[in-house]
Amino acid sequence: MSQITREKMEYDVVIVGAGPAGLSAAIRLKQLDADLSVVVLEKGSEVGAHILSGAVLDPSGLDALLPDWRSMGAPIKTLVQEDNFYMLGPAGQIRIPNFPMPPLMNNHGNYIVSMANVCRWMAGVAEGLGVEIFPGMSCSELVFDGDRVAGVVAGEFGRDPATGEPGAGYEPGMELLGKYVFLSEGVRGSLAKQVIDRYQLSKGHCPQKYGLGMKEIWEIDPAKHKLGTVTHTMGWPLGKNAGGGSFIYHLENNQVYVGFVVHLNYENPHLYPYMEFQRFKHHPMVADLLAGGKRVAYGARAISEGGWQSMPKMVAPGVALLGCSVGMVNVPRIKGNHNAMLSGKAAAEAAHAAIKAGRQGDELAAYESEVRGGAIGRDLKKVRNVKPLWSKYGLVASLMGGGLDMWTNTLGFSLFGTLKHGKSDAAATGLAKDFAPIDYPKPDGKLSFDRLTNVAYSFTNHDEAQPAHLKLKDPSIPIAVNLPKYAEPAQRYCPAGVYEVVAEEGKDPRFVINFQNCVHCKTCDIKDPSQNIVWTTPQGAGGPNYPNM
Ligand SMILES: Cc1cc2nc3c(=O)[nH]c(=O)nc-3n(C[C@H](O)[C@H](O)[C@H](O)COP(=O)(O)OP(=O)(O)OC[C@H]3O[C@@H](n4cnc5c(N)ncnc54)[C@H](O)[C@@H]3O)c2cc1C
Ligand code: SF4
Repeated sequence: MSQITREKMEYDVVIVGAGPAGLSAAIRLKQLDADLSVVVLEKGSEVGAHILSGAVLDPSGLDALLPDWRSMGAPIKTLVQEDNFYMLGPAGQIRIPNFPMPPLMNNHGNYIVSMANVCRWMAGVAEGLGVEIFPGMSCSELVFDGDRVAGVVAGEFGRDPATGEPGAGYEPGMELLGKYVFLSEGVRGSLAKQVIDRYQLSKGHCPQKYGLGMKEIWEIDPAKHKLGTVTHTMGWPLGKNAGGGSFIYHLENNQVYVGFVVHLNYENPHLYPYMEFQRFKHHPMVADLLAGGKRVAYGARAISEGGWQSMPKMVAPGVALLGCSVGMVNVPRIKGNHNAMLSGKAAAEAAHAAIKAGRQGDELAAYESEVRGGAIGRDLKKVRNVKPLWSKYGLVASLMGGGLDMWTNTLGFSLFGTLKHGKSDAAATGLAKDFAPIDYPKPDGKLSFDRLTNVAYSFTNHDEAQPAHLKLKDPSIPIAVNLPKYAEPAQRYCPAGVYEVVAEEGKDPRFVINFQNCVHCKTCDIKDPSQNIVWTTPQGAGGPNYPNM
């Protein structure tokens, strides 16, 4: 490969990813010292284009960062009015009363928001403070200076689709160098993954665990819309096939967010998470709510679920991992945005103190101490046993044992100590021969939709004149190994229908990657049982174009 020369730009802090973690870090740095130079690089076509969250927002992160946010025009208006929790069976549901739930599960004082819109607003606040924000800039490589991370390469365009080498009209992009680099790429960050591997940051911690979250926005009959209502369900249709559940949030303009999460440690490789989501909408309670409405957007994103036990070391020379690049979701609450914001604030404070003291390129140990010992650590530690109990003993045991443990943790002790997570989600996948295939009903086109029709509502787009950003370490594995052993589950776990096994008569089956459809959820990088798929950044601005996700 030819040597590539790039222009360099130097900053005090380079931030990768304009999610709540990265934007909070940028805002806090400028609050502390307006003279610091701070740049935020975002792969989406605009800030918010790749943001997919629930979202019920616990405002504690924003309160700490911008105490006056209520008078600053934030798109955070809908207070939660009603909290419902149901256990579903195929034809009915049982309401679980709120009183046995520990107080931390209560949504009182929380808001139903579009995090994409909250991020757009936060970007405006950051720019007002002098932060430079560049959307459409995929950060594709780390830049090292000796053993320290010194920056990133962003904005490379025009590699040849066939060879991967610089093609006609090639733009090498730039090296953006910083005294410190913050990786706030969200769950399964592609650069964060390299940093975790290179510096062995996961050593001594449990493997990270994940779920796949799929979400649709519906406009529904105003007579059925109840602004501020939050509903969560468990049980049907997943049953014993996988852990997970749904959320339904009533936001402004007669819209509802309908979402479904499937824990990615499922064993049956025949499971089809997207079809479980579609089937869920046919439950009478959900079908009645959506009847006569229309789906206006669709998307998917993995969610980190390992919590306290799975947080890797989060600093290495010159670099810090923020938010869900570490994995800061409180799983029973399905909330990570507040912790992402708090982590951005903590990283900014540590970097500011270091730069003021004349340091650069070292480990920001103060940031890690604050995350583990401060509000984020307290939030995650209390709920650390819920996910391992669920994985080991199933839903009912986790509700009872995990619920009791959350209560006792509120009082300062745990019944179980710290339970460990088992295998990685990839390693949890069982052999196809040991499980029965699952028969999914055909989507009806009214409540449920086939995958490709829905993907059109993610508004995803990738220029075809580039190499596929989904790389196979060994191109033979999908057909030679994954197909016979696991019935090649990529065909089913990808919520955008990117992977196909094409079997034409008289020919050997082929593995096809329709990378143009990818919605950047990262599930393939997580769940491929052979760990053969590597998600890399496509050219900037490629990917979904989410509206108010
Ligand atoms: C279905 C679902 C429901 C959820 N519900 C809730 C909820 O109700 N409440 C709650 O609090 N939390 C919820 N969460 C969790 C919450 O969304 C995350 O905790 C939060 O998004 C983490 O913020 P972040 O800033 O770390 O990452 P993200 O929000 O993922 O932002 C990362 C940003 O970095 C960009 N990026 C990534 N890699 C690169 C790169 N190499 N170059 C340039 N840009 C890059 C991405 O495009 C993205 O814009 C939910 C998550 C999911 C998936
Ligand atoms: S190709 Fe991978 S990252 Fe893209 S949508 Fe499919 S599973 Fe998600």
